[in-house]
Amino acid sequence: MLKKLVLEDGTFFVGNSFGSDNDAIGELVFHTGMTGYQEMLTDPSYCGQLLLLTYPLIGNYGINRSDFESMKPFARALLVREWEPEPSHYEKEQSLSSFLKEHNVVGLAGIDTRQLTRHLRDKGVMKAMITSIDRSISEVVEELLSFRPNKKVVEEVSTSRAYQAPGKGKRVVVMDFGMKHGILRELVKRECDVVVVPHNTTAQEIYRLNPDGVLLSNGPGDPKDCLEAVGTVKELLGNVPIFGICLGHQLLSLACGADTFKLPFGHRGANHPVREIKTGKVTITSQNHGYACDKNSLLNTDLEITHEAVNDQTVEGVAHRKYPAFSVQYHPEASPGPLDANDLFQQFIDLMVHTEMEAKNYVKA
Ligand SMILES: NC(=O)CC[C@H](N)C(=O)O
Repeated sequence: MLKKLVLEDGTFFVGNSFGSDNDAIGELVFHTGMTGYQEMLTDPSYCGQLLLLTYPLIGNYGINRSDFESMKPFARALLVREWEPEPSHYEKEQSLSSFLKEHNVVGLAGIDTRQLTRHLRDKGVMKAMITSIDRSISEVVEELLSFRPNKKVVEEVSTSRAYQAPGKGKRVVVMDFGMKHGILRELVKRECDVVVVPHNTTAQEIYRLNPDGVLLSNGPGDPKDCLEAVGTVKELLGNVPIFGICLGHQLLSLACGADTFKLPFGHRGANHPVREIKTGKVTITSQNHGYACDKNSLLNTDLEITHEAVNDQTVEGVAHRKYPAFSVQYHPEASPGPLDANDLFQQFIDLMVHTEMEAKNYVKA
């Protein structure tokens, strides 16, 4: 079925729908990875967004059992140049279009994804709608201008009750703001005793779980919409080792008095180079974020910049000068993407061990 994509600034494209035939409205963002569409679709950080992929052929290995990053897709729509109706892979369970249909996610193919991406790079990400070709542009633009994305999106994606993935190693409490399963897999691989808790769990409730460390997960939306969580991180800081990933990094930054801002078109891809300030070493990272921590605002805080983006010099990692807490804007769990930064999970474990040893020495002295 022919469908129209209309952007907030009146630009429009006509394409063919696949997946659900419904309309879809949300922020239109682009991802430059060549593979990993299943992980992207099921990453809760995309909740409510329309996801445009720059790689020209999508869906050729279908949907499998192992590449889920949560139980269902969260992106509202997937926009591609071409999709593959007959996928081929030994793990394939279903095609991309039947997966999208089953979960009511809109697919749009046949549009000039290159032109659209360049437009977003020039003008910045904006709201967009996939709708009937019969609707007038001005009417859709009006609807887009009055559309307000859900500010409580973290509440929508977080677990409603705590659950455990038992292990014989360090006890890690994960605050779930829209956690990707890849984070859980990395902790379990390192034998951590993991308890995943809802986004609004208080510091007191977390202490009752006897954590050796707290991991602040990735998640959707503007970090400034999560002020309750920022308050909790403030309370936890200095009492327990903290590791933040993506939204978790932004929440740690806000809790330490820094500011965040919206990037013009975000970082979403599987090959973003990040430089470690101390060593100059560059790692290729997986990224998916629209906001970033403001460099200047860090000057009056106890955070130091540990990593920066090679492409635009924005902040990619911070560490606390006094307390055991650090965070990164990118995704060490990859899923999808390169595993160059995977060692950060070991650094978190080392930090928990070190903090425990210091506490014992302190008690002895
Ligand atoms: N993947 C994430 O955690 C994204 C964080 C935040 N929602 C942003 O877009 O910047």
